[in-house]
Amino acid sequence: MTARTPYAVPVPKGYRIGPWEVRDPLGSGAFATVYAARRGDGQPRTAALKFLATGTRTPRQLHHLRDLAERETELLSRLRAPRLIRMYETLTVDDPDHPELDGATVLVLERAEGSLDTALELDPRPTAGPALLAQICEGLHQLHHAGWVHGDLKPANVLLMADGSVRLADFNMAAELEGTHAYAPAFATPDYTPPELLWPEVDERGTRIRPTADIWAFGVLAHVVLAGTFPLPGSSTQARVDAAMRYARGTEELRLSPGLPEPWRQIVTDCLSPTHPDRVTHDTASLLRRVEEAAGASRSARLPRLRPRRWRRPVLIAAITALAVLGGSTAVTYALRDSEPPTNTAPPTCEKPTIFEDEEYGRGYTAGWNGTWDFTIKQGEGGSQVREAQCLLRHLHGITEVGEADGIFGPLTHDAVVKFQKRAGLKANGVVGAGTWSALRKAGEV
Ligand SMILES: Nc1ncnc2c1ncn2[C@@H]1O[C@H](COP(=O)(O)OP(=O)(O)OP(=O)(O)O)[C@@H](O)[C@H]1O
Repeated sequence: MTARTPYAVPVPKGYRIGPWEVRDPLGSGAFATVYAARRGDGQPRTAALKFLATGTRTPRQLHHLRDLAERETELLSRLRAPRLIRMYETLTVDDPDHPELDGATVLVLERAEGSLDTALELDPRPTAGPALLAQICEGLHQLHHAGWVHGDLKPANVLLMADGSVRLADFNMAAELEGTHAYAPAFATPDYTPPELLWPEVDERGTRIRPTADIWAFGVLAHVVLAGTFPLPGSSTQARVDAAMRYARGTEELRLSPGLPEPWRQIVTDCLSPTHPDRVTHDTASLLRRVEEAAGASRSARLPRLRPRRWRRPVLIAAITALAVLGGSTAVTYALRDSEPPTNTAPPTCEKPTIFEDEEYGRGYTAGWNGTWDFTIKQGEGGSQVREAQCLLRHLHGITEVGEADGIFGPLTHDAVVKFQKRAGLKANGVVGAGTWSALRKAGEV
């Protein structure tokens, strides 16, 4: 008899798949288990391997699990956006000696330090809630803008990276819009489910969901992050679901926690409008503007890199700390420090990029907005990677034509990138990929 494990897909440590070697589990959901992994071919690169359950029990289960796996791989292979977890490749286990794993789909993902649900259990709770919410909203906007609905937004599906930035993850309930709505297997988590989907109309293609379902979930999540409680009353999920139904019928009022800070009360109230037609005016574009303003526009996406080589390897707390720094508490970074002093204590700014040590790429400049060395960005995109590139162009390389570091990759940024690429002897196509990032970060004495 096999021992029961808390993992949906148990995989032994040291298991090899493609060039990857499985290390410790990072987390598990209902349908998958995610493991740390390193390349077994001597390359230093690390990743997170998400093993999706194979569902060998019944044909119906098999069909359902395949559908979930296809949704996630489809979205991740088609969408690349700064606030969505990045997928490097997919693999299939070919191992008849391990029948429980044979045929499993494995997603090779960029590795996060942890997820928001774990962070929310910390005591004291992270002070960087508003900055987190601004990034989560940015991720949601990137998703909706690309024509997808997440369908399962909740703290466990918000990942925190080592540099403190946020990525949305777990897209097995995601659905691509067909006009005004999409078809999802179900809206997964009752506490984050809008009233209209608690008893939805389901046809042979699944549940009809709209982007406003994610807006509701964002409202719940904002309340949980900022006030520490669910917005609807009840000590059990069922009680809160009943309260949501009464609220939608108009027999119960929404009473937000007094602990919810003032600028957020209206935002949460709007996200929690009881019906889809009430909620539809609050799309992610308008929501993002309001959330960034409430979070403090200049700070919302400001993410100092926390990985100078001589520091103790940060775990989840580092990601939280990075965000706490955004809230103004720079002293807290010292809690992470080894006995040795860090190479650089001054936090980087847009105007004054500083040198940091990246585990994989070595020394390079950062302006504190984003730590990527290879995330491709081009005209039409936005986010913290764009801001990082703009700051480096303007303040490290003196290309003032880039304009303000506003995080929007418009024609000015494009032309500034082309100018930089020509100067650096690179292919001058205006696209910032690995080569351009490296040249942007490796300036002067680095
Ligand atoms: N790229 C990653 N890096 C580090 N940890 C991760 C990563 N992806 C997921 N995890 C961890 O694994 C957990 C489970 O992952 P995920 O939510 O994708 O699984 P799931 O089975 O699809 O979940 P659900 O039950 O919500 O459908 C996450 O909550 C998170 O803690």
